[in-house]
Amino acid sequence: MKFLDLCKVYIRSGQGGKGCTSFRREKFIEYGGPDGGDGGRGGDVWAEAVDGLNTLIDFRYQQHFFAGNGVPGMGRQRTGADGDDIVLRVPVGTEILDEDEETVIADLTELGQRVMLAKGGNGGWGNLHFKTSTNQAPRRANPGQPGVERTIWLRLKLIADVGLLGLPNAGKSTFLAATSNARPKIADYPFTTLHPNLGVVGVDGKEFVVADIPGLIEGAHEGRGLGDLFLGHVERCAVLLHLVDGTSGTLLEDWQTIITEIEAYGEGLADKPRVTVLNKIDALDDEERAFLKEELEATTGGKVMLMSGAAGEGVTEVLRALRGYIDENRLREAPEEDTTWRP
Ligand SMILES: Nc1nc2c(ncn2[C@@H]2O[C@H](COP(=O)(O)OP(=O)(O)OP(=O)(O)O)[C@@H](O)[C@H]2O)c(=O)[nH]1
Repeated sequence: MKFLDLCKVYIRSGQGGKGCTSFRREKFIEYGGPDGGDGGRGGDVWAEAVDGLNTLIDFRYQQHFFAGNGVPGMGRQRTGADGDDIVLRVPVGTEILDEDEETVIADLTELGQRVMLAKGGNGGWGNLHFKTSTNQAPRRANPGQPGVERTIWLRLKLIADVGLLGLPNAGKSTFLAATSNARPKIADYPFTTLHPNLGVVGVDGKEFVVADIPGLIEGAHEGRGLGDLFLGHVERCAVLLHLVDGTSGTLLEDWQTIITEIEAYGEGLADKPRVTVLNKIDALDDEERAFLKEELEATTGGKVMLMSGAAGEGVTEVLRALRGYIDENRLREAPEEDTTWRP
C-alpha cells in the first residue's frame, strides 16, 4: 500500500528542570528556612495544520524536533523558566501515525487543528515544597521528569487543488506532462513518482497540485486505503478542470458522459466549480473552433476556454483561470521563476 507522501519524524519533549535545595541566608536571620524553587516544565511537542502548505516536503530536510528543557529552580523561591514548546507545521489533511505506521494518533483535517504529540516533563519540586512541621530544614528536592521521546509518521492524504476530468484520450496526460514537467525538481515531490496522475503546476510564480480524477476513481477500486485517498482529493479540490476533445466528433456526448459520471459519484463532486476546456484546438480551424465553442457553451450554460495541451496554446490562460479558484493561502511559492509553465 503506497501513500502519496509519508515521512518519519523523531520528536522529544523537554525535560523538566530540577528542583533546588537552598536555604535562606541573610544577615541577622539565623536558620532561615528552605527557599529552593521548583524547576520549570519541559516544553511540549505539538503538530498543527496550517495554511499555505500542500506537501510534507519540508520534513525531508528536518526530521528531528526537540522542545526546550525546563530551567532548574533557584534559591530565594525562584521557579525555573518553562522550556519552549515546538510546533510541527503540517498541511491540512495530514495524518499522524505511531511508530508502527498503523495506529492513527491524530488526523488533522481542519485548518488550525492542533494536537499534542509529546508532553513536556514536569519540573521537580524545590526543597521549599518539602518543609513539614517535623522537618523544617529538608535537604531534599526532586529531579525534573524526563521528556518523552518518540518516532512518528506523518502521512499526507489530501493534496490536490485541481481535479482533472475528461474521457480517455481527452488529452489529460499530455496536459499534465506539458504543464508540470517544466519543473526541474519534480522528483522532490515524492508523490509524483508514486502516482503518475499527479502534477505540480506552476503559473505566475505560484504552484498548485493537479490530480487526474478518473485515474483516482480507478484507484478507488483497488483498496480501501486508496479509496479514502481519492475521497480526500475530491474533498480538497478547489476546482475541476474538464477537458473535452475537440476532435472526437462527439463533443456534446463526451461532455455529458463525464457530467453523468461525476453526478453518479456524489460526494459533492458535481457541485465543485468547473473550468470547461475545448482541447486539441491545434487540429481545428478558426471556423470549427468558433462553432464547437458555441455549441459546447450552449450545452454547458457557461464559458468554455480553448486550449491545445500539445501545442501549448491557451494553456497559461487555463492555468490562470484555475489559480483564480484556489485560495491564495493554499498556493505554494514556486521555487524559481523559470519553473513556471511556458510554451
Ligand atoms: N492534436 C492534439 N492532440 C492531442 C492534444 N493533447 C493530446 N493529444 C493526443 O491525444 C491522445 C490522447 O492524449 P492523452 O494525453 O494520452 O489523453 P488522456 O486523457 O490522458 O488519455 P488516458 O490516459 O487514456 O486517460 C494522444 O495521442 C495525444 O497525442 C492536443 O492538444 N492536440
